[in-house]
Amino acid sequence: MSVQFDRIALIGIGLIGSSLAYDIRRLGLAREIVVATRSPDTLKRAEELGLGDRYTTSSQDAVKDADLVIVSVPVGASESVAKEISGSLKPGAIVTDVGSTKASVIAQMLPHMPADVHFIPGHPLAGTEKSGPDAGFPGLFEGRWCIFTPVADTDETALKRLRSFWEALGSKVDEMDAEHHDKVLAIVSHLPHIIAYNIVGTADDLETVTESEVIKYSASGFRDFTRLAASDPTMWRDVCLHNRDAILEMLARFSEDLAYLQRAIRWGEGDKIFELFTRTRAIRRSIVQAGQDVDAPDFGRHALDKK
Ligand SMILES: NC(=O)C1=CN([C@@H]2O[C@H](COP(=O)(O)OP(=O)(O)OC[C@H]3O[C@@H](n4cnc5c(N)ncnc54)[C@H](O)[C@@H]3O)[C@@H](O)[C@H]2O)C=CC1
Ligand SMILES: O=C(O)C(=O)Cc1ccc(O)cc1
Repeated sequence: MSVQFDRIALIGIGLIGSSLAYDIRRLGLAREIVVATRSPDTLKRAEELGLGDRYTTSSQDAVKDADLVIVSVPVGASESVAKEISGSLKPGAIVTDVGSTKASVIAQMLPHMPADVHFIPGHPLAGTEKSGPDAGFPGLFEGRWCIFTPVADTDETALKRLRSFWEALGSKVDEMDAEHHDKVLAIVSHLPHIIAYNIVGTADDLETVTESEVIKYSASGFRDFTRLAASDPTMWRDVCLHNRDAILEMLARFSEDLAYLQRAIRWGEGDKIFELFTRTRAIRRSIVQAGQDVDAPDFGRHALDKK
């Protein structure tokens, strides 16, 4: 793989930033990697892990002369980062992000982007419940989708360059508008996390079930929920607050469907219960038949493939 960018600035060096750093280095995609993050402790850890070539707590310094800037911070921090870097960006630079919500990130960042830089919002559908620079690993993006949600009049050459970058990481790239992205992700990613946080919270609140029993007898279904519910609280608080409308819409539909199931259970309507469970089982079977690895954290593909 040849060098695609002279200097790449990584703003935020948690799970996603550090995974990008490993792959950029491994694949030789940049001549120089500059790592920036707010917290000196995190920066020190990134340096110990050897994630970059230069390290700074100043995003402004990091983006100077960078051809590609990748912002990997909780979505609620997007505006403050955009404000910080806007005066120091190199003309012609590509600025992208990896945030799990897109309309809000665009609203926060676009107004601060100078006219001579190419701002292309993005979202890799790849991750885990872990966070921080120690959580990253090479190959995270291999075989995963990365969704771009370009704004009006995006330069085609810049778009192609960013697409080649993600393809070099092994990702498949798709494009859609930000509102559509936020709706799809609300159902395939945000709602499952909210449900997981909620069910684990409910189990924790149960007075009749001691904590040790929850741990001792937890079946694999409950354990799957605890993995999601162990995800980073800052990141997921921000997702909830910054994809509010789509999440509330999906939660309303979910609650209606849950009430239907609750009623069927109350009235012993086995046929209704059976019909629902048969329909949902077929969905998983069709994912498996399509050759997709359903056990990997790869929640997005099915819904997106149907688009
Ligand atoms: N965790 C996951 O599985 C995935 C996360 N994302 C998105 O990627 C972004 C980053 O997530 P992770 O890497 O998982 O989070 P993380 O918590 O592991 O890392 C976040 C990083 O941002 C830094 N940071 C926070 N506020 C900052 C600020 N104002 N200025 C500079 N640095 C700041 C933190 O010090 C840390 O280095 C989020 O927007 C998230 O929605 C996207 C796909 C998957
Ligand atoms: O760990 C999991 O199962 C995930 O769902 C990871 C994840 C979290 C947030 C994203 O925006 C994309 C991927």
